[in-house]
Amino acid sequence: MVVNLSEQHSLVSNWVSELRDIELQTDRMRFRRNLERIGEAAAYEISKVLPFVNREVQTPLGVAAAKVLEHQPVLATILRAGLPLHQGLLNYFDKADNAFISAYRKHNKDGSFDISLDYISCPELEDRVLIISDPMLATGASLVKTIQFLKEEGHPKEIHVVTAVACTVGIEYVKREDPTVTIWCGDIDDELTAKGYIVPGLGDAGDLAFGVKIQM
Ligand SMILES: O=P(O)(O)OC[C@H]1O[C@H](OP(=O)(O)OP(=O)(O)O)[C@H](O)[C@@H]1O
Ligand SMILES: O=c1cc[nH]c(=O)[nH]1
Ligand SMILES: [Mg+2]
Repeated sequence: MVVNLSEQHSLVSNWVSELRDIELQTDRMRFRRNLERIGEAAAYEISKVLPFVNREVQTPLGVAAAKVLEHQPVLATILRAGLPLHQGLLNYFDKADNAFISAYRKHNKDGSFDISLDYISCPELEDRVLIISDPMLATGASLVKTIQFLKEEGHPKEIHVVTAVACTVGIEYVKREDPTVTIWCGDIDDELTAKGYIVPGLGDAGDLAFGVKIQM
């Protein structure tokens, strides 16, 4: 299932439009904060489809019937652009366990690239809700490799993916890899450049959040 969070004219479309705006992009703090806000809104939306249990809460004046989240999810993110989006999810799922994955494009001489996974830190995943965040879902190669790796580490009960901008090609690739994944995106674009950048997209999310990196 794919949920486009901009479809309902929510504040998410406002924040995505700011992320895309070349003039506002000079303000790195706003760029990171907008990613974080999208993470927060996505956490709120995802919470609506997670199981809750009934509890009684003692207040100073009596006992209130309450519904509380049954289990905290595992929040996984792909370095480095995923960090602000991840922080937004963690602001709301504040007791979650966390996983960090570094995935990057390793370019071959013929212009093609493979995704290399280096640093990985992962909690127990067995039978847990897994939410993977990365602001850009372009070809889908980084995300599919990450999903494949995490599934080798354990068997999550369900997988959610949170992105700011997703390309239709990447969405289809993830759906082919695992049709049970739910993708929550800030917006969806249809085009990809030959180098795998989303058009109109927003540019390089990692560079815009943290500065241009030298090519390794
Ligand atoms: O769908 P794909 O074609 O795999 O592209 C998307 C990936 O590209 C970006 O990361 P990038 O490699 O630029 O690293 P960065 O976060 O360090 O900037 C983005 O954050 C995704 O991880
Ligand atoms: O458009 C894109 C594609 C991959 N990574 C980005 O940061 N932006
Ligand atoms: Mg980048």
